[in-house]
Amino acid sequence: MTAFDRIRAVFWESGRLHLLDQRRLPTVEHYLDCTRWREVAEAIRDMVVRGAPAIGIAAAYGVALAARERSERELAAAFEGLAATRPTAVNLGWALARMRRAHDAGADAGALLAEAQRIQAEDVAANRRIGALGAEHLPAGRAVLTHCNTGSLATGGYGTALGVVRSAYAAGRLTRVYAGETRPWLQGARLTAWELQADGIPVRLIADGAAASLLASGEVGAVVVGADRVAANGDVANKIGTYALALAAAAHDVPFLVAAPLSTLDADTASGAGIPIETRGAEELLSIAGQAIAPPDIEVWNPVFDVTPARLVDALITERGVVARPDAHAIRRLLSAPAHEEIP
Ligand SMILES: CSC[C@@H](O)[C@@H](O)C(=O)COP(=O)(O)O
Repeated sequence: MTAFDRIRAVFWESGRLHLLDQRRLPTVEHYLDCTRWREVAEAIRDMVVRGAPAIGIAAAYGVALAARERSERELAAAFEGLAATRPTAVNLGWALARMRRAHDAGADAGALLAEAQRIQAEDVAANRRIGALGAEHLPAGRAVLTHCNTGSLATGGYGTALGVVRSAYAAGRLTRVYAGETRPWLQGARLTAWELQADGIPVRLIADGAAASLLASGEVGAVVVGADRVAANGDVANKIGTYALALAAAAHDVPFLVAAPLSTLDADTASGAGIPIETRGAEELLSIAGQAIAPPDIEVWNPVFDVTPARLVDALITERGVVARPDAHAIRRLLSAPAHEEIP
């Protein structure tokens, strides 16, 4: 059994939402059970569940939990409270808008639960397609560098950038994966290294500061990352440090690829300048696992996402096709294509 089959970050069972507590990985595999939407909102805010698609899916289940309370006022509070948990990943607003449309069309608690389950199943299917399409775009017989965690833990299952990695490795196209540790929350070290190791995919962990030297070495054939929001002009918001990787990749002629489902595309935000960038607490920089690593009273700036300009993106891999050098025209075309049509 692969890790993809085994890892379930978000799932519904016996009338409860189960969330794998990602704050405790890789040392402890512990699930939080949610029966109220407020618990789900807290779990998203506190990073029990994280990763753009997984946040959207968890929020959709949160709405389904709220609907069980049979109070329109509570449901309205749930829509508002869940939307306010984290600002950058557009999948959150996308999933909530879909749940609202279902509710407005008359869905009861059971039908809203079914809608949340559909959102999750569709995300897994999109990831599988992204993986298959993206694998063909990786130069064969080389390593890839990735950032943050974009795997089963960050999605409905399988993964976006890690979906590409999984598919490419299965097809024999990949020598190994370099995972940047992803300071300060260490998604690369704690989550990506764990997921890939569990799948038997060769993975080497690097400090974020080692990335430029690695790209200069010539071993890496492509950088593959996910996204929290792709603006209408192709600018990409993703985990802090992504922009630096894109700059270093361009300097060394290494293709920089972004893998994301259509639910991550935001036609309503013209460019990266309009994407809200979350900043988190100083404690994330001041300590690791409870151990102080800086003077406690030092001033801190902790933006947890950055924006990579579209001109640095060599390809955007979606379930509807792979777009080279994405721009406003290409994004419009992707979003307006009929669902079944694939962009060549
Ligand atoms: C498929 S996940 C894509 C992104 O959400 C991922 O790269 C990322 O930046 C996650 O950030 P996080 O702060 O861990 O939620």
